[in-house]
Amino acid sequence: MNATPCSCPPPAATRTGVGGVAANPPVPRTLPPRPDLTAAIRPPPLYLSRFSAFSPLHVSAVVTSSSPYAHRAYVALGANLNDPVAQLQAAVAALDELPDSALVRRSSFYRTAPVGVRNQPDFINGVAELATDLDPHRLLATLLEVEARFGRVRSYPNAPRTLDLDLLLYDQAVVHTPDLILPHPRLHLRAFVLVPLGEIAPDLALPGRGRLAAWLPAVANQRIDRLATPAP
Ligand SMILES: Nc1nc2c(c(=O)[nH]1)N=C(CO)CN2
Repeated sequence: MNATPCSCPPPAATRTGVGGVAANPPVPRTLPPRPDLTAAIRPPPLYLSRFSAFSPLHVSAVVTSSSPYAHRAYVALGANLNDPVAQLQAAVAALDELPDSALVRRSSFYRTAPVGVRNQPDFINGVAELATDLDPHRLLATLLEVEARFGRVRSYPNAPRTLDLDLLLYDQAVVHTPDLILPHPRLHLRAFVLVPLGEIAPDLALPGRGRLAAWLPAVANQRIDRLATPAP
């Protein structure tokens, strides 16, 4: 059979750059998500135009976030004592007051079946996204101070509580220290974390564990109901 003339480009593996320059080295296919960046493809700026034969299109990334704080952290909120909805509303307000930090968004609140020790009241859960300049350990210490202000008494593991604040993620950091593990070691196993987190960050990648959305089917048997309660 005769080969049909084709004006299409050669396959990627053999393609060369414009002007016969060898192809660029392969670009990694996946990069950590940066919700504060948007990418645009446009003609190169003037200062790059002398390279335009090599780079006919210019990819630029623009910081769109208005937050002055450099890092993104996700915090889980939970309570099942003393009017838990009011506890969570007050806790969200407290997170908005943290030093060197700003509350970026928070999820709906959810009524959830207790996981672990089952013989206790349902929990109210939610997740907040913070922009922060606190390092992960300082942020954790600050969250523990807020818990203490809300009267949390650590009686036994998984005991009912007025307020629980768990640091889930800090950028894409992986941390293993005696007092802090990131990402939170059980976040991918708990509907009461995954569902609200997925609500505010549906495309989130969990360091070392792939896309958040991929973990949702495995927790579909855990009872969780979104509340209509308006958040503060
Ligand atoms: N539904 C639900 N279950 C829990 C929760 C929680 O916040 N929600 N927190 C726990 C200890 O961190 C243990 N079990």
